Amino acid sequence: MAVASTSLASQLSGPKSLSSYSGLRLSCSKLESSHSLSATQSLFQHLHSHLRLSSSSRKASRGVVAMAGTGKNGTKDSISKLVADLNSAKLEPDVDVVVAPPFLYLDQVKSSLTDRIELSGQNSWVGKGGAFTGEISVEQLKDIGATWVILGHSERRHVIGEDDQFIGKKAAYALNEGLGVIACIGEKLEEREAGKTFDVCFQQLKAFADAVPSWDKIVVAYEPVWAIGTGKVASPEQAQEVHVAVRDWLKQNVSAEVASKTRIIYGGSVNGGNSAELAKKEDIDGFLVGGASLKYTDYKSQMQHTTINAHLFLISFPIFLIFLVASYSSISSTGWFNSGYRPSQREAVQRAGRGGSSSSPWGVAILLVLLLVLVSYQSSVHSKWFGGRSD
Ligand SMILES: O=C[C@H](O)COP(=O)(O)O
Repeated sequence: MAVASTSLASQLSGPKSLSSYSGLRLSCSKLESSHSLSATQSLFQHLHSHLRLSSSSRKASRGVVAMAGTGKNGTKDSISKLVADLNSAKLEPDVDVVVAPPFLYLDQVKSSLTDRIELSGQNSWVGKGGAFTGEISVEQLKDIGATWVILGHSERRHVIGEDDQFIGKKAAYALNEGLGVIACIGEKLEEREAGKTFDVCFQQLKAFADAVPSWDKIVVAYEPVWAIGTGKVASPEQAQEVHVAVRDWLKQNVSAEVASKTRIIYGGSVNGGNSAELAKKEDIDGFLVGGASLKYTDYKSQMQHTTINAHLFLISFPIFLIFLVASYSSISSTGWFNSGYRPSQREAVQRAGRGGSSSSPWGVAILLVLLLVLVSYQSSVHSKWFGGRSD
């Protein structure tokens, strides 16, 4: 089974962006043009299409797409736009999609998001709700309609200081209360460089395994810390190597069935461009995507500005030409450039026969305006000049 999860914005300020996706698909299809799609729809389409590239026999039957973003970038307005995009995105039936907005926006998202997409918290308290000021309990997440929670994210581990055992307890509590858990693991750069990647991941995994009652509702998210929000995505080989090791660890330490069924998704600078190669890997069952959606939004916004500017240019340039030609005609007729020059009687007669010196340039200019306006809206030219990105 594969899962798709989306978290709209993380609670922490940081370099990352608004959303994360993950997903898995098994077929291959040519990417459709994303020109008319929103940023979010475009990213989803790319991830879905890329997941279809896999021909793996092991691939989970369902994929996972998760979205998350930074608190400083999430606003009621931006989240409402993202939700609108998600609601109209084409979601493949065999991909689970989960959105994990900052707590502040959970209710807004839940009340406006289609039931097709599930809701996740970005964190939860370790036990039953009570006097833990500033914390969000599992009960509250459930009350608001969330069905998932992300636990063990690198920022919770390395910025807030949560340790493996504390995270394991959180997972156990959330699972016991009926939430699904996106269990994050991953090594820091120095740990990778010291050859400790597997050790670190296994230790974090063991803390989950020691605490949780069941693996039925756990999705493991491998997120190398050095790849999160940095633009340095793990190579497909690097990610696959760890995913295989995680699966082997589960087989050795939990059960062959859990190893086979548990979806292991990758997170860390995933975008529509690099997800294709990652998705081809046998053991990559989906993605946890953070910054990509915001970048696509920025890109879309830039494209809109570029398009508007280009249209303004197309309209204003002919107008400029008209005035230029009119001015030149006027100047010519007043003889500013032709001091001392007097047209012959024959030239004067010919000019009069053409209806005056300015009528022809004006006609040409107006025709030029019409042509350029028409051409700018002609679909093939429009597509060529203003078409969407290819990745
Ligand atoms: O929560 C999101 C993940 O940590 C990945 O973030 P990113 O895609 O911005 O690297």
